[in-house]
Amino acid sequence: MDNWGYADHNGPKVWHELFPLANGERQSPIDIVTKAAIYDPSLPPINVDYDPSSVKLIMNSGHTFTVEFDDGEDKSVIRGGPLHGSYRLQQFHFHWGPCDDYGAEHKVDGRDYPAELHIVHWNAEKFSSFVEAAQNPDGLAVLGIFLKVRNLIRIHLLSICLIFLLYQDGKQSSFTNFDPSCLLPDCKEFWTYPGSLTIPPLLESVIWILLKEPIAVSSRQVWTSMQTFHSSCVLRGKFINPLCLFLPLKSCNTPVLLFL
Ligand SMILES: CC#CCOc1ccc(CNS(N)(=O)=O)cc1
Ligand SMILES: [Zn+2]
Repeated sequence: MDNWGYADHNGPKVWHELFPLANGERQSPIDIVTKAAIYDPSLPPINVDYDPSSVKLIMNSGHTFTVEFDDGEDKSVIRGGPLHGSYRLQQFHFHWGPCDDYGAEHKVDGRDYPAELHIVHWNAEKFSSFVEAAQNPDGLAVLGIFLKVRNLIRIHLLSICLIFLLYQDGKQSSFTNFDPSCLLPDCKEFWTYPGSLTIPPLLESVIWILLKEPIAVSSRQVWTSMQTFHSSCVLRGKFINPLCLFLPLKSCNTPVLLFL
């Protein structure tokens, strides 16, 4: 059944009715209590090695937009930190809310971030597919990055893809030459814990690696990376007017005006 959502009738509070794992032992997301975190000096740094040519498409998955990668070979992988061996990049997606006061899935010391990027990988050294890996406690590794808004400019990629969802009545669009490591902060310090997918089927197969430093972008970075994104994402022949990408920062109690 795939009509789960985030409304009162089909949201996280009732997911347990159809997905009993919602009441499992290692469910995500969690609130990271920083004072309870234990430093482990034996953990090596996180190392991502992504091949920009492995990106395939951007799609509207119904609950978010997802950028998918060719995971038929070890073209783009993550290693290090709590991981044993390399995990293969499969996709990335974002979680965001109706405004800039909340929207991320994990919290830090009770603090909400407006959005969260998830870069999803699977253990291709031990398993033969993402679906098989997702059935095992060490099958998946998700790199989580918190997003914060700076000044009056919301993170550009959310705006571009939100507009993509509005324009694209189909389900996907071709997408080439994109390296998601450009979305990572300079500091790769992290928290890690064994958890689950944060959406149904809620499988308890994720090694979470959450970067401590959130990302935010200046308007200069927006324009630079927007040109890269624009050149690789044509929406049915429509190019988005760059000016409409800047969504005014709003608190939750005022409507957001989208200039298309
Ligand atoms: C097995 C399965 C399945 C359905 O596909 C996905 C793929 C990725 C994810 C990752 N979700 S999250 N928010 O935990 O990174 C969830 C479901
Ligand atoms: Zn996610």
